Amino acid sequence: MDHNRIVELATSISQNVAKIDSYLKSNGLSGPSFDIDTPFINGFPEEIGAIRDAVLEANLELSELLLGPKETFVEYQYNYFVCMRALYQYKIPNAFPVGEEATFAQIASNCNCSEVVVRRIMRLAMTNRIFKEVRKGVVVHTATSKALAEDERFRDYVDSEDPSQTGFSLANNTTDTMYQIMGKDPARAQRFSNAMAFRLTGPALKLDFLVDHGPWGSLPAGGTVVDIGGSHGKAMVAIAEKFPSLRFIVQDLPPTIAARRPIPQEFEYCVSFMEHDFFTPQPIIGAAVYLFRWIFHNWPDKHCIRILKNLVPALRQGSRVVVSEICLPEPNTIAVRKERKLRAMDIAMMTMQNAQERDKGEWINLFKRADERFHFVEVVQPEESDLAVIEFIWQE
Ligand SMILES: C[S@@+](CC[C@H](N)C(=O)[O-])C[C@H]1O[C@@H](n2cnc3c(N)ncnc32)[C@H](O)[C@@H]1O
Repeated sequence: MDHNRIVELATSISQNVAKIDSYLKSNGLSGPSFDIDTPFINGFPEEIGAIRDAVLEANLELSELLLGPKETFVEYQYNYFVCMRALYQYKIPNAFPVGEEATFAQIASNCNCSEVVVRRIMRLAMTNRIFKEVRKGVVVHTATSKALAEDERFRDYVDSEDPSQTGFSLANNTTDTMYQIMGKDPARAQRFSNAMAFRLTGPALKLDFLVDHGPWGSLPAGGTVVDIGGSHGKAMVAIAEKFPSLRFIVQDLPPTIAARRPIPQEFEYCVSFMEHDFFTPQPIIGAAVYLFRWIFHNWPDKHCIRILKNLVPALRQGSRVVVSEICLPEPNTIAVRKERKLRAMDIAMMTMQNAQERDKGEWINLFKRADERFHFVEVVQPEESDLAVIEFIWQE
């Protein structure tokens, strides 16, 4: 073991933690904790974001150096996902009130499940700070379990599945895709939509990145932006707020359009909704921009190419296609913690749907295979964002 490295990491952690502490103290902010009243989303201000990231990265490396290769490998918590699924299935977070104590027996009886199973599930969850056993057999909520009990979007996120033509369909004993399955079950579609809304609450997925780094400012007044698979229209509303002279059309499948929540009234003049299946020809001809946010990573190449080919007849000289998705980095070029997150997402897409995340070369190749007239413009990768802004222009 390189002794200098662990000392170097520990020193950097100590120095950076001192800076965070001094920032918190001088701004009258309390220190981080797992207490039930802790805000669920970490409210560290942006000015110390880079210092916090440096501590987390050094901390990860230090832990893994001390664990060594084998323990780092087997540390991976495969069963954690089963545990999360069981919490959802048995509604355990809602089986006792926030702020009160309960025994495993009481919780088991409230969720109609065996006490032994409840105890085993909850004790694994506790290793991730979900619930706390204050005395043997007696538990209370923590900040995370409180959010599971109270925030419907978070609860649904735990139980969410992504589009699939393989595992998900198999598990549902059907050859329908996930979206077809959802189309037949409005309650389930709503749960998925809530889960997506929760997923978007993370700072690395803020819509600001798309607003600040997309081509919106260079579009002519009155130019149309079509958000294909745009769900409830949040992206369009965020862009409309800063670029009010543009016109926005949100397209999605009928059940999603039907179940959407109303947008703020002040955007009704410029944001409209329409039913459209992106596997059929695009009905809005010659828009300035067609946006795909978090669409292509749900589909294998073959299907992405079908989606793009259905867009082609609507494109006119200079139309742009903007993709807001992960752009996988070259190996070892970004912090390990972030790279791990992006690559874990890629594997999740593979195992669930035969889909994938893509790197820059794969994005360019995908569009060229759909049609040679798609010309790559650029990838903008905001440092704090998980999603890049990838732009293509149509040239006859
Ligand atoms: C992962 S969500 C992304 C939603 C939105 N673009 C965002 O960034 O929040 C994928 C969206 O694609 C929509 N979708 C799936 N299949 C579709 C299809 N064939 N035609 C149109 N939309 C579809 C889903 O209803 C869902 O809203």
